[in-house]
Amino acid sequence: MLIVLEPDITQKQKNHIYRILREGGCISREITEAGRQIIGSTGDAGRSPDFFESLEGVARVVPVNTAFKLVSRQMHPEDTRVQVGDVSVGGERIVVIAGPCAVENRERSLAIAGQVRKYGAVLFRGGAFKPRTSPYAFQGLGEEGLKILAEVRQTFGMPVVTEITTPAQADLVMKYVDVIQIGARNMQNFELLKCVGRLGKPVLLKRGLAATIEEWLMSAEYIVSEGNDNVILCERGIRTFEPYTRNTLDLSAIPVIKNLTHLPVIIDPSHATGIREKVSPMARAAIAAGADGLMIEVHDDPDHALSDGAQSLYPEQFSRLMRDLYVISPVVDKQLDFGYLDKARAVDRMKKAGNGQGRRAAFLGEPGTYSHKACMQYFGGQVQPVPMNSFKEIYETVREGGADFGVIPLENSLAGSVHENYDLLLEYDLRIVGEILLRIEHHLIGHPGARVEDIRRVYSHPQVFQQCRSYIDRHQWEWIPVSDTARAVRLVKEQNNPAEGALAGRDAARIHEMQILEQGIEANARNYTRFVVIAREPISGGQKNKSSLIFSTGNQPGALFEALKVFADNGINLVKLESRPIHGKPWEYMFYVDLEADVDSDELAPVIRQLAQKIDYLKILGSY
Ligand SMILES: O=C(O)C(=O)C[C@]1(C(=O)O)C=C[C@@H](O)C=C1
Repeated sequence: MLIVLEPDITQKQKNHIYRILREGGCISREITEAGRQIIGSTGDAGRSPDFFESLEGVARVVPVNTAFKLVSRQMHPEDTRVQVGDVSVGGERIVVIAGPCAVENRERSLAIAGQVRKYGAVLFRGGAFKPRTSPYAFQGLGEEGLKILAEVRQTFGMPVVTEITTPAQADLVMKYVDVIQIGARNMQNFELLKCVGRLGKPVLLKRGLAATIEEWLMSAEYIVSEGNDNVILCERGIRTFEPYTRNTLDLSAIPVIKNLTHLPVIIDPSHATGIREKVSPMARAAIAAGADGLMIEVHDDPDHALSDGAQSLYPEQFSRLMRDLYVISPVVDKQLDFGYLDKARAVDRMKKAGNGQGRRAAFLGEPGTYSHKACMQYFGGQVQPVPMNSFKEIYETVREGGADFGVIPLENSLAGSVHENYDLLLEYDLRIVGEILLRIEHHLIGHPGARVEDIRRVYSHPQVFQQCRSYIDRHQWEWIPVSDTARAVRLVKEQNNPAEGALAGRDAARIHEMQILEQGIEANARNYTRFVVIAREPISGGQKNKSSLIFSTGNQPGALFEALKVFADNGINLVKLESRPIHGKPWEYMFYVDLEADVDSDELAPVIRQLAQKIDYLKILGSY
């Protein structure tokens, strides 16, 4: 049952409600959803909904009609994010857990961890207590294995995941690991579930070999009802009659789970298929189906692995898979961030150096814009997004120290470059420190119940009109440009006229409780915007593969050719070349170049010196 409270409820009125629930044997939690205070309760204390609705300070009561309560989506409509060190499971970024099935020895574990970390895994897995079908098979290294896991965490800054098989191991796993796994065979070991519920550490709960989704969620309920909300569900295949794979991976569980519960869900394609070559296709499909992450077995010598070698990927296969996931993720509104851990650490270091306040990132418009989404996807929850009215204000605020970062769109795959930002990059002395690609899906948004035929006037950002040109050309609408898409939706809402609509993203519609009247109205579904992150200083640490520069040349034949030849002679690949007019010098241009190299590295220093000799002006925007 959900008891939605009045905004002005007093503490005394709240205490009264809690007392009735407690005396009736209910477990209760206070939740804040969309600014409303709600008491979620596992029972009704023998009273009717009308009884609770008649209490002072109660707005309304919503019954929760599933067997599982605390884990149900009704109880908690927003997604839960399980925080594991710097990693947030269930957020905007895909979380990949990788490592061998079992911790075999120190050297091998460190070697595999180094590889999977390099290719983008953010958590390391490895079993120290192995529940094996045969009592004669390798049973794991026990505490020695846990110590190796702790060393991996220390060496690579990766949190570690391992399985617990009995409450007797609780003290040991608490000492050494970050996420406690409950294996498929123990999904209904209720004493173990209660034990990890009390430990408070994040729990990765695998689905049992023959468990229904409801049984699985009831097991999660055991953990949450002990006070531990940090549960990650993991589908790992179920027993069916099909012998071609070890188990049958139930990918349809992902959308079902997403609907039923607020808990994050990840997929283990290694145990599900049991066969190396089937792992990557299933992993790609899992991300496309909306999973929050993956748990993948990787081994550098799988033929000699002490456990489950046949399903372990070689590190190079894992690397290729991660590149595929990087491409797939934006299609389903997520990101695979190769710099996840390094970035988190670098931003964290900055925080300590500052005035003790959290870091802030300026973005265009109000919450719900694409720029806001880019900001959230780039930083996760680590940075507070700060809304701005214009691109210039973003640069100004970052320069003056009002924000540590700015997130700005630079180019769109349908409408081309955002020229204002190219000019501002030249004008302000700021650095590009990162980039992020977002798939942009526009919708026609109107009042609930409005119809497309009723629309006469549409509001949006000018870039969006360009990206939806073919759609809006089919309608006789008046177009009103506004500073950002979320503002467009807000204006339409405030004006309360069903003949008005906005072109914007799903987040803006959700925030303002408006309706999507037509989905996906951009001219081409392959609509991507590239955003860059700007800061006053470069951020240190992590791999940097790309750089941006601005230069100008003299106005003589071959000048641009001579400059570009420096890159060609040194085998450096250019990925973008753009020219912008120099203000006050008609028909003279600045060239903006993106290259696949780190211009701040020692190897690039001589190349930059050669370039400087061929050009009149050079500004290094940054490497990232
Ligand atoms: O108005 C927004 O939502 C923005 O974030 C701005 C903006 C842009 O300026 O290009 C960002 C990305 C999209 O391509 C469309 C609009």
